[in-house]
Amino acid sequence: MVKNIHGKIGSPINLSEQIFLTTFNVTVNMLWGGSLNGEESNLGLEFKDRFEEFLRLMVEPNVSDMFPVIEQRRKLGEGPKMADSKDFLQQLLELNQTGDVKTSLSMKEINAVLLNIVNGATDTTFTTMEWAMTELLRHPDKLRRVVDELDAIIGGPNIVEEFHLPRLLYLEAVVKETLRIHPPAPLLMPHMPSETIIVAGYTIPKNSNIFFNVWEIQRDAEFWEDPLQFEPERFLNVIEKRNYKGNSFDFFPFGSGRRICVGISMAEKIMMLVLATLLHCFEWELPNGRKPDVKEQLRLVLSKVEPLIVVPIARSSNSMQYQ
Ligand code: HEM
Repeated sequence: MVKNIHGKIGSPINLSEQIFLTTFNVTVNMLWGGSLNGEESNLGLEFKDRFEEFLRLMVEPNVSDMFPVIEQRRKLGEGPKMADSKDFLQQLLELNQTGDVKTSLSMKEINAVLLNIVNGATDTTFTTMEWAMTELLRHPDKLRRVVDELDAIIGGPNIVEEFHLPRLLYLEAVVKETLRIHPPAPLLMPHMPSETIIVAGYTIPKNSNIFFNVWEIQRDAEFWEDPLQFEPERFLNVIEKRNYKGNSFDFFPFGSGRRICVGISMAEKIMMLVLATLLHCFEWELPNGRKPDVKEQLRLVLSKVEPLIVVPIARSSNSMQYQ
């Protein structure tokens, strides 16, 4: 990502696409290894377009059509077993061949699981980073505070590494504030009680569809002072109380309880690493000095209507930092 952006210093780039490709690569790398670079990266963007189209048409896609690796691996699995490197895809394919009705998975189910994870992991994480960059570019004082923190903790010529992340407290507050104002899943996922229950005096009939409007709750003036203001400082002294565990019902962008998001720690790390890298390596200028807008649209996730177009400027004269 850094090398790619560095090649375009001084010209407007679509930062949304760059962040999307990075998130997409991390996700598919976790599932079956490999990532898309250079011209291949168009496949990632094509996946994004196709998935958006799928949401519009609600037809059944076959992920194998987009990722031939799934079919290739399945065929490989029919021959001798792959001894080393069992990644997530390999584990699923082995479940396809157990022959045990209770534990085996059909290829259709494997495709569905992979599509769910690629999309659930990529879109949410990418959208949050796009919103965080948008809010920081709209609030230069907050942006300066993040950059000062990065300079103090990482240091000019160094690259951002995972061990730096727990010390980037202001950046963590920025990510939380972004998830408060722009939760990617504003209604979480629908839940359904298996029995009729009474909650706070309200009867919830068995099998009803329940949505939690976390978008509204996280903007409620009863819990938040100046709720529409982007104010990361509000998280600084309450980092433990306002965490992602879903035990505080004024802030739960990842859900709560048994079905809480399983990807929290991965999402947290990717978002912190990518944002820290983008802001440590580059300064960002707005074409024509125009502030990015905050118009939202709800598809599967709550995303920006307009992509984020910005001009990168190198912060370091050490070209090794961009390799
Ligand atoms: C900013 C990033 C993310 C946000 C805001 C987010 C949010 C959510 C939410 C709201 C739910 C439903 C929880 C509920 O209704 O109780 C969920 C479920 C889920 N998420 Fe995430 N997610 C993110 C990133 C990820 C990542 C990176 C992965 C993959 C590694 C992932 C995998 C999943 C899965 C598999 C479920 C279903 C869990 C279940 O039903 O038991 N998510 N997520």
